[in-house]
Amino acid sequence: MPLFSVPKEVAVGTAMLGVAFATGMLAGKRYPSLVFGTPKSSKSIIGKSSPLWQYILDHSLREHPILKKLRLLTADHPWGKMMVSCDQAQLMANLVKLIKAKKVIEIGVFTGYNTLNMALVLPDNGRVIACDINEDYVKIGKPLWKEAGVEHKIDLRIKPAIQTLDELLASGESETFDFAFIDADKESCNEYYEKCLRLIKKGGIIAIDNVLWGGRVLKPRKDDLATQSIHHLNEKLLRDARVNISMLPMGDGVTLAFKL
Ligand SMILES: C[S@@+](CC[C@H](N)C(=O)[O-])C[C@H]1O[C@@H](n2cnc3c(N)ncnc32)[C@H](O)[C@@H]1O
Repeated sequence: MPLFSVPKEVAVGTAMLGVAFATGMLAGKRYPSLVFGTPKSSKSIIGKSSPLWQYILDHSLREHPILKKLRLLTADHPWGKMMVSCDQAQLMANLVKLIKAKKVIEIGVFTGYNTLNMALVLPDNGRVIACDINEDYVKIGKPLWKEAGVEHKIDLRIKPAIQTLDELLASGESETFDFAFIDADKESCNEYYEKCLRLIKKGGIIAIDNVLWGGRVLKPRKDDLATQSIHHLNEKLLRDARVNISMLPMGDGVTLAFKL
């Protein structure tokens, strides 16, 4: 089981109450500015039942057939909503290509949708360090990594991600990575960010998922450590002179931090 103190399903299921706060939130306003439908069971700000969501996919999604196969397979899993949204994954693949990344980190693999997504666009000698604690989830996607012919680019580390990041730092891999995706237990997101920032080169990118956490960041409860942790990182990133940032209302909110 994932180590979320608030299961993503719950956070997402109760998330938007039919309202996308996107523009208003980004502008620091307290009113909803865009209404896109009722994303009851969606992890996306634009509800997956919304015709706009379908329109976006119909007009932008270019998904490798094996990636699609893994997405459909994962969707049937009881925790399927933990999977990254496919439009967000495509953005990350485009960024990985744009910066000609060779070494990337995925913190939180689940069934490996985004791990496969990134491996597909890396050069043949590229490497994804894929971190998770739950091998049962990963086993679902692993055969498809092989089927897609990219298994050799994926270095799976089944142990707490902090430990893997510390090992990479200890083995002299600081400033050698191009891209990192942080998508595991939210209580550790600041630690993941700090360690990734050391591992990433200047010009590299860190993508942090769930930065809106189903809207809970608007009013973090004191006893809700996951939301507190995300909110503190969001506040810190706003003033972090080591990076430029963009916070995107995509999926459950993703911040891109560009290392200076
Ligand atoms: C939201 S899912 C990741 C989704 C994935 N990025 C994708 O593309 O679909 C979160 C994952 O983080 C893993 N996780 C939770 N705590 C962890 C930890 N301390 N270290 C490594 N992985 C962890 C869970 O087992 C789960 O598979």
